[in-house]
Amino acid sequence: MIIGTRGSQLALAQTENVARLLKERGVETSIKIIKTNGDRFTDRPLHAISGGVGAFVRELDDVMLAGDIDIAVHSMKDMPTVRPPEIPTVAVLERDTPFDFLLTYDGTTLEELPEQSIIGTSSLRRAAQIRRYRPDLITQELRGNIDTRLRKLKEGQYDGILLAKAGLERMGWELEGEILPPGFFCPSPNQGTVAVVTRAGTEAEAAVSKLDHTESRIVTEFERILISELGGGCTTPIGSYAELTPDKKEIKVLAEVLSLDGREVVRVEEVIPMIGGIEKARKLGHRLVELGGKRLADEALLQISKDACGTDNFYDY
Ligand SMILES: NCc1[nH]cc(CCC(=O)O)c1CC(=O)O
Repeated sequence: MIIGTRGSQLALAQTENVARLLKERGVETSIKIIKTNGDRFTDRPLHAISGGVGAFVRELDDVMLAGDIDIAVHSMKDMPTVRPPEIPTVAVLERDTPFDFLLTYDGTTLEELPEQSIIGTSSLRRAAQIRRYRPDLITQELRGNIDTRLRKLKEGQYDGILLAKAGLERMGWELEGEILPPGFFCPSPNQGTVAVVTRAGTEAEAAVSKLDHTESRIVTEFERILISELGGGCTTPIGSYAELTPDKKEIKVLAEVLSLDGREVVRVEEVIPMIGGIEKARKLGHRLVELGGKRLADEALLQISKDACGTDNFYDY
């Protein structure tokens, strides 16, 4: 069976992990690198590439529908909500650390960073959350793959950078830094989780389904439900996070929408029983809209399209 992947270091690490998990279950695979348009035109802003957010995933879908690959591995947070019905998400892997991570040039913590320190991030959500927490810091766009971003920090272009902890874990890089707690830095929906897709009704589907991790599937589903009425997608500052309580009878959910400058925040937070939980999560998502979350997301979207660049949250993979 052939696993298709993008060629970035992180995408390859994620794919090699899936190949290993399948091999442990007696399934041999080979890896095929697909050069996507998204990878080809890294100098262009995201919206200039056909498909925008989700472009990388869609390109791999096309290759799969053409029959050239049997399995594809994605960072789940980059997958568009609407998926081709022929390509189900057969496995949601056990979640890695879902939180954001602050790496600073000299190990300084967020609390200790002097005023006017420059923080690099390509995520509008992270930028808004940092501005809310420390309005005295300066956020600057930071593009490039995870390796490029670390190089830019080392070169001293930034005092600190923000990224997903999971990306570093998957690369096997143990770096000193600070995990940002979800209460202040609510992560992107499905952050830290890898999903595996195949065509429906294939041998690959049967093999990959053994890798599905029920708890991770549940929490990622809740995170999507919470923000499903907002629109705007992952280019606007939206966070959503869910975790099961230790007895697994309840689920703690948290979602927020921010203005780009971080001054306005709309947020919902609740512990809901698993029984009837989906319906409750939908209602909570509706409340997020009523509280003004949709207005904030729409306003952010308008601002972004006025601004020719600095919109993408997508090359940082
Ligand atoms: N935005 C791009 C992206 N997609 C997935 C990851 C990291 C791994 C993950 O969250 O699954 C990243 C990089 C980042 O946000 O720092």
